[in-house]
Amino acid sequence: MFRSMNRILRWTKGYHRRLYLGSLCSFLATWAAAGPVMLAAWALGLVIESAQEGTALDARLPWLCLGGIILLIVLRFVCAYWKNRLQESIGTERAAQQRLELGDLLKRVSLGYFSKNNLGDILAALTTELSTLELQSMKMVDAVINGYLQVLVIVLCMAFFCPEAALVAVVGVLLSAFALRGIGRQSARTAPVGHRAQEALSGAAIEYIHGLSVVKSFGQEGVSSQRFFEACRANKDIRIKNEFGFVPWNCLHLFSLKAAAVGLVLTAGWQTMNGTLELPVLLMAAMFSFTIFGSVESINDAAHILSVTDSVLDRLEELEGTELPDQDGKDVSLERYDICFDHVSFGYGTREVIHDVSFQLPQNSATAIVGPSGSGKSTLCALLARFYDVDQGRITVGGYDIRKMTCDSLLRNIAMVFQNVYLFHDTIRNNIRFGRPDAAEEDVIAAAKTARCHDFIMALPQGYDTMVGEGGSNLSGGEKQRISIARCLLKDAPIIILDEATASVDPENEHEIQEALSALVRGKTIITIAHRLATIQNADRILVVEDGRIAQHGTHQELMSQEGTYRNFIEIRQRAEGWRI
Ligand SMILES: Nc1ncnc2c1ncn2[C@@H]1O[C@H](COP(=O)(O)OP(=O)(O)OP(=O)(O)O)[C@@H](O)[C@H]1O
Repeated sequence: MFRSMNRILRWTKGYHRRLYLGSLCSFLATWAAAGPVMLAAWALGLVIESAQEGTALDARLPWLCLGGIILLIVLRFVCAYWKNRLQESIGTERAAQQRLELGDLLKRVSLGYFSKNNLGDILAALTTELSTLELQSMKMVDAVINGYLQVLVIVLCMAFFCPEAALVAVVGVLLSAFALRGIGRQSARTAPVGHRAQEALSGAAIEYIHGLSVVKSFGQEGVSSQRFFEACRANKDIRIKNEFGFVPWNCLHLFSLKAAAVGLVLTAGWQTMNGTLELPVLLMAAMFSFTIFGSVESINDAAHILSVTDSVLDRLEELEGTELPDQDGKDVSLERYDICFDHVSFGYGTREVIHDVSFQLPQNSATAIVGPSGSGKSTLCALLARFYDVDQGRITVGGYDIRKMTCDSLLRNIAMVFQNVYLFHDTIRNNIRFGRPDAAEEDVIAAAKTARCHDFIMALPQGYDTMVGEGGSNLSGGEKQRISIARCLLKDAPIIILDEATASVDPENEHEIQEALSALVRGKTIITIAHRLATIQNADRILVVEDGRIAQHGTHQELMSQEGTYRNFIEIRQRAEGWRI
């Protein structure tokens, strides 16, 4: 348990001053809460004693008690207020900071990371798991630090007045510590199982929600929701089983604390009957021990949760330790934008899909990449943007090996238009501004006009302030494409990677998109995964990719004058299956 506490303290590094001051306030607040009862018990003891001895009570006693009680109540509220002010928000502030750090890290990891790791695991780490730390860490720190401090103080006080009672209390505390150790061990065993179940549930929920449209269109609710419902059931079963494992230890812990309090009072009472302890001290000790031992019971929850937070911290450390492809990269300002693939090979996992590919693309040239589905066109573009690193060979831009650059400094020079456009759940203005966050309003509108989306945006009831549904769900495919082109226009990067839409858009939209694209690519180095014959024919050079290799390259005329796959492809393109034009 103390190891877990230590880890939480390391996690909150930078907040320790507030944390310890908060703990001090919490300690004082607990004593101030116990104080009035103690004072009343002390006064009662004096009244009983004076009645037994037949002596008159000091007339100042009731006023003294009343003043003391009011003072303690005020002190309690002041301390509780400052404890909350100083300590409560530390978890929230630290979790928010870590979410930002992890968000930044995820932006920099290679895309292969997301193939290897379940999206549900990452989502759970960023949301529910960090929330556990956010909500519980400070409560746990307070319960453990404050709880043990209170017990220590009461045992020391009792040792002064009545060592036998203190000894009984120590035995009870040791027994409760043994039970806590059991709770900690049980929790360490069950927390990772609980986490895995939670992650599986998050993954299943994401898949279930993403797949709902397919599920509905195929009318297969029963089959496809099975994984989600099974994950829900498994999660419930695991949590119930985990909870049952704690029951004996919880009972032992609570019993030992109660027994310590009762034992302390009985021993002190016995001493009073023997005449070795004064009655007011006995009454004070009785009131006091029940209040303090009662407040220590929450350590029980701490022991449960600390192992859970331990497992969360393991997961977060694992995420933070993720290798970044560009951690040794330099921030480079390129002066030229010619591209060279030099004997590049690459595989997803162990399966090589790009085999010893070499080609050069001069600055400001337009290159069309064509080839059958699955031949490696998108992979070549992903390698250029450093979504993945090559396994062999090298890719240079402006003569600079891209592995020696930071991803940010490389991607500053590249704008990409994908077939499947992703728009954020934000206003249209901010979605366009994503290309250049500091762009002025006039620049946003100018880019929208050039990308042929200004008119349809202005026709929307809230214009540029219209909220886009998640992923762009409330816009048509053509509208989303044009907004993404406006985004790239605003970025004004010297290299453009373009995946031409294969989905049939209506002729008017197609025309608008082509006009927007012509404005985007003017004077740039362009690589297009080309599907339209016009794009292919107008390109300065064509790369024909087949099975992860460059089968042919040249201009349309050169390639048409040769025997080969390209000419066959063009001639039979209407009938050829698997080819994209
Ligand atoms: N993330 C991935 N993990 C594993 N294999 C992948 C991944 N992405 C693509 N592949 C495989 O790599 C090969 C090349 O895929 P790629 O997407 O580059 O082809 P493509 O020519 O762009 O296809 P299309 O025209 O259909 O988009 C394919 O065999 C594909 O199955």
